Amino acid sequence: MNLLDKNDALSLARLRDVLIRLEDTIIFALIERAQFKLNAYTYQPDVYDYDDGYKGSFLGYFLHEMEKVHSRVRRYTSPDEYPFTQPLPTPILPALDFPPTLHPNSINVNVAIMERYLQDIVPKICPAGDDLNYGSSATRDVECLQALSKRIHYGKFIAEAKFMDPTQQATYIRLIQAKDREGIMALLTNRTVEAALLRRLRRKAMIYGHDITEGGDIVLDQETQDKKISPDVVVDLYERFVIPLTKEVEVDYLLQRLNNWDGPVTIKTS
Ligand SMILES: C=C(O[C@@H]1C=C(C(=O)O)C=C[C@H]1O)C(=O)O
Repeated sequence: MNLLDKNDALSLARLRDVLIRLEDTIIFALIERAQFKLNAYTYQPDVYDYDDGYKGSFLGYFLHEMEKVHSRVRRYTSPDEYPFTQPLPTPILPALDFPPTLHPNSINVNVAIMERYLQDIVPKICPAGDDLNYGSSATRDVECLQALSKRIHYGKFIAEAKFMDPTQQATYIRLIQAKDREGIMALLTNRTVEAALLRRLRRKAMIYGHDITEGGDIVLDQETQDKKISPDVVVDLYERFVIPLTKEVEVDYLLQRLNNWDGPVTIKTS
C-alpha cells in the first residue's frame, strides 16, 4: 500500500490486502509475546523509579520512550500510525507530502486497545507466573500493540473507500446526517468478508503455531501448538475485539465525515 498514492490508498481491495498481511504480523507478534510468562510486574504502576520522574508501569515507560524516538523519525506523521502516549517530540526528518486521503479527524482508540490487550489478551496467550523477563515482555507487548493499533485504525481508510463509492455515498450521507450509528454500522458491515477472515485466521494460527520438520511436514503436536498460540484465542481475539473495534473506528470516522465538507465531489469511477 502506497499511502503517497491516493488512488492506491482508497482501493478497497488493496486495503483488504493490507488487513490480510497484518493478520500475519499480529499472529507472529502474539506468538513472540507468548514465549514469556504473564510477568505482571511489567504492568504494575510505580514498581521502579524512572530517571525523568515518570509515574506509571514499566510497559508505559518503555512504550513512551519508544514512541518518542519513533516520533523523531516522523512515524506519527503517517496517516496509518497512531501513538499511545503523549507528549511526543517533533520529527527531525522533513514531513512527507501525503495526499489528503482521509478527512481531517482526531480519532485515536489506543486507550481502548491498551485496556483490552492487558485485560483480555495477555492473560490468555501467556502462561501465568513471573520469569523475570520484563524487558522482553515489554518489547513484545509494544510489537503487539503497534500491530493491533495499525490494523484497527485502518478502519478509517476502509470507511473513506466505502464513502467514496458512488453507489453508496448518498446512503451514507443520509445516515450520517441522521446520526444513525446503527444504520451506518449495518451498511458498512460485510459478513462474507468477516467469515472468510475468521476461517483464514484459524488456518494461519494453526499452521504458524506448529513446527515444520526438515522434510517440510507440519508437526501436528497439540503441546507445541498450545505453547505457541491457540487458534481459538486468535479467532476469539478478532471476533470479539479487533473486528468490532475496527468497525467502531469506521463508524466514528463516517460520523465526522461531513464536517467542513464542501459536498459531493466528482467521483472517479476507476
Ligand atoms: C474492514 C472492512 O469493514 C468491516 C470490518 C471488517 C474487519 O474488521 O475485518 C471486515 C468486514 C467489514 O464488516 C471491510 O469491509 O473489509
